[in-house]
This record gives sequence, structure tokens and C-alpha cells, in this order.
Amino acid sequence: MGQRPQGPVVVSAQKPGRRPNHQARRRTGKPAVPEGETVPGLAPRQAAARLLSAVLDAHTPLDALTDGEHGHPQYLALDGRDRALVRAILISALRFHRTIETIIAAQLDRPLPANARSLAALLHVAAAQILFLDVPDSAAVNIAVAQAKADPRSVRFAALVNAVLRNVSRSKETLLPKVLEEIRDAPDWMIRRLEAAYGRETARRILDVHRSEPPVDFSVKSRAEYWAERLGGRVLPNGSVRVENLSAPIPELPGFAEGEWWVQDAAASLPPRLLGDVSGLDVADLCAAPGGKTAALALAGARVTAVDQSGSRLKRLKENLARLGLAAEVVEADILKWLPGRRFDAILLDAPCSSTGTARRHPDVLWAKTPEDIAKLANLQRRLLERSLELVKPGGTVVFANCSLDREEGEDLILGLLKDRPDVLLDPIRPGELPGATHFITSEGWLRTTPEVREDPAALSGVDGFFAARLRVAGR
Ligand SMILES: C[S@@+](CC[C@H](N)C(=O)[O-])C[C@H]1O[C@@H](n2cnc3c(N)ncnc32)[C@H](O)[C@@H]1O
Repeated sequence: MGQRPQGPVVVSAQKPGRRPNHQARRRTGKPAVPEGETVPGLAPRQAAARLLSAVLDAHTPLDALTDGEHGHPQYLALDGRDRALVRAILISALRFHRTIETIIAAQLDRPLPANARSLAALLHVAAAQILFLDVPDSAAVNIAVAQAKADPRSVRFAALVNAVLRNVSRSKETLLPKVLEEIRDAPDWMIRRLEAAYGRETARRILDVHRSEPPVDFSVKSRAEYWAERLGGRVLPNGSVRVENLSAPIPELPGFAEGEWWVQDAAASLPPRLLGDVSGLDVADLCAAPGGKTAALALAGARVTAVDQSGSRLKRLKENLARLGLAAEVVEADILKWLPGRRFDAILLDAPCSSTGTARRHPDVLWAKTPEDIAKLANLQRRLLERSLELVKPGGTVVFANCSLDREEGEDLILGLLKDRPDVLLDPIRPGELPGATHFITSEGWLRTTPEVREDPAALSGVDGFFAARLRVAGR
């Protein structure tokens, strides 16, 4: 995987919309393309603009909006091909949000009115297609004009939409490379925090990687070399298999139906290993769904109790375990209220977080999260961690992990806990304990992974951002 921006995403080209019907507009004074009228390719663009606003303005996660069962009605009304197009548009629109915003702004004499949110979303969706997707520019422009005309809030801007997008198309070869070089695709507050945590250069490399399409990593039950060959990938230093370009959708790949592997970023495979040899141990996997870490613990021979408060996510956990032929006791409960009536030999707490470490896959997290969200999540993580420390047996280990790149949810949270709770001890992770991940173990003895690409083939690289620390309660 390179650090260059993602190349054009290939999606099936949509037919251009009808030419704008200016006659009709003049005669009736109504939009030339009334809402509901069919223009080929219009419905997915309308859905994409609506969902983009929901992410940016209502801070709704993209996965929730595009959930096949509970997603946004405008998305659910589309067929599979159009849904794929909407997702492709939104991934690019969010991954390159700042870049696109900057390029659109460069075509305008003055900023759009602050309340013209649907117009802004419409332009953004069209520019994402022009700049980053394999949709003919003329089709993207024509459909956007039709979209403006079909929306009473944007109809008076139809000519502007046309002019701006034609200029965006023209600027592709000149302005785009310059903006990609100068602009970081993240909100200012997040850039500042990444720079404070990792330094300017590393923060920049992290943000550059966020612009690229991530590979898919697999945790395999056994025979990593064999599965690497079958899946068209390679074995990573930690034993995961990495595939850069999938040959088929996940459920159609060899080994899926047989339960030989599960999809899990290589960094996410590390926290369960910090519990050491768990064979025969009574291990609680807290915040377990959809079960990637439960599977690793069960495969390593632990008697796992998997707890999560989300019934729908636990359904996926159960399906995953059944496919893999692995077993765990599954409990639907809020961990803060859960009373299991016993203590565990070891606990893994993979706490809910801002997920900024997964921004390559989920670029919406960069724009849907705020500093206030991070503070709230850190507060929840602290409470979940304190509860986990109550649920472990004397001398037992608690591994705290999450997929955030933010110190407030990782390093600072652990430092704060150790300061306030002298009875809690850090059990430092030793260099060499995790094959291929020694460079991710800090001098403090915790695990901090970041997504930059490294040249050293023996070093795990291009992984999600993760934090993990191993703790014990003293005197218990
Ligand atoms: C990062 S995800 C867990 C991923 C999972 N460990 C894996 O490897 O597949 C966080 C999970 O925490 C759960 N969660 C959040 N707050 C919780 C609470 N108070 N009690 C139980 N589960 C909670 C969410 O439902 C979500 O499934």
C-alpha cells in the first residue's frame, strides 16, 4: 500500500441526466426536474448528498446510514448497484473533504450562503465524482444540475452549479495536485492534536495515509502461508494475511464458508495477545461485538465470556463465531451495570472510542467527531476500565485497548488512572513480546500503533491506529 492519494475508484459509469429543460422552467416557473421525476443516476446522487449532510451536520456515522437493515430510507430505497455507488461517492467525499471544499471555494466569487447546506452537499458530491471517481465529468455535472433543479432550495443556483463544476473539472490537472500537497484532509483541531501527540512530520504521514484505500487484513486460524496464497496476499510479521486487492466480495472468498479466517486489521489482532497464554483461563471480553477479539481468545483456548450492550452487534458476533466454529458465552449487558457473580482470570476491554485510528476505512470519523465527543468517550472509557478492574481476580490482568489515535483516549487516560489509583500497576509490554510490533511498544511499556507505511519488511506497517496498556491491581 502506498502513501499516495487514492486513485480513481472504478464505479460503473452512470448515464448523464437529461439536458436542463430551460423552456419548461420559463413557462411554468417551477423546477425543470420536479422531485420524483426519473433522471438516470439522479436518485443515488440525491441520496449521497442527503447522507453527506447527515454525517457533516448531524454527526451520524456513515455505517449507521448505510446499514442494510436500519440505514437511511433514501439509501435503502436504492438497488445494490446504486448503494455501492453512494458508498463510493461518500467515502471519497469524506476522505478528501477539505481538498474538495478548497477546490469548490476556488471556483466561487464569494462563499455560499451559510444556510445553503443542500447546495453545498450537492456540489461536494458532484466534485467528489469529478475529482476522485471514474464517472465521466459531463455525467457528474449534468446530473448535479438536474439535482439542483429538482430541489426547490437549490433550483435558483442551477446555472452556478453548472459553471462551478465545469471549472472543477478543468482544474483537475492543475489545482488538485497543489491542493493535495498543501491541505490536510482533517479538521484543524484534529490536526493540532495529532501534531502535538506525534510531531508534525509523523502527523502529516498519518494524514497522508488516511487518504489511501486500506488493504484488507485477515486473521487466520492456521496455515497462514497457504491462505496468503489462496487469497492472493502475503503473511505479515505478526501472522496476519494482508490482501491489497480483493478478488471477490468477502463472503465469496475461499475459506470464508469453511470458517478458516476472519477480517481483522493486523493492529486489532495485537491486544488479545497481551493477555499471554490464555489456554483454559476464564476470560471476559468486554465490549466484544462484532467479535474479532473474542474469536482470537477462543481460538487461543480461553473460556470466553463476550459482553456487549448492543443486541444487533452481538447477533453479528454469534454469526461470526458460528461460522468460525468457535465458542463463547455471550452476554447482552451494559458493563457498568453487569453483575456476573464472579471474577475473571483476565479481562480484555476494547472500549468504544472515536475510532480515529480507522479513518482510512471510516473517513466519516474525521468529520463526525468533535473534541467534546472525545472527552465524553474518554470519560466513559475510564468508567469502563474502573469497572473492569473490579471484575478481575486478584493478580489477574486487564488489557485496555481502543482504536483511537488521540492521547486523551489512550496515553493520557492511563496516566490519569495510574496517578489517581496507586493500587493499579502498569504491567509494561516488553520489546519482542509481539512479533513484528516491537517498534509499536513505547518506552512507557504500552502499545501505540499508527498507520504510516514503513519500509522494513520485518516491521508491521500500514495498520490501523491502536492503543493498548496492560494493568494489574496491586495487593489483590
Ligand atoms: C470498539 S467496539 C468493540 C469491537 C470488538 N471488541 C471487536 O474486536 O470486534 C466497542 C463496543 O463497545 C460496546 N459498548 C459500548 N458501551 C458499552 C457498555 N457500557 N457496555 C457494554 N458494551 C458497550 C459497543 O456496543 C461496541 O460493540
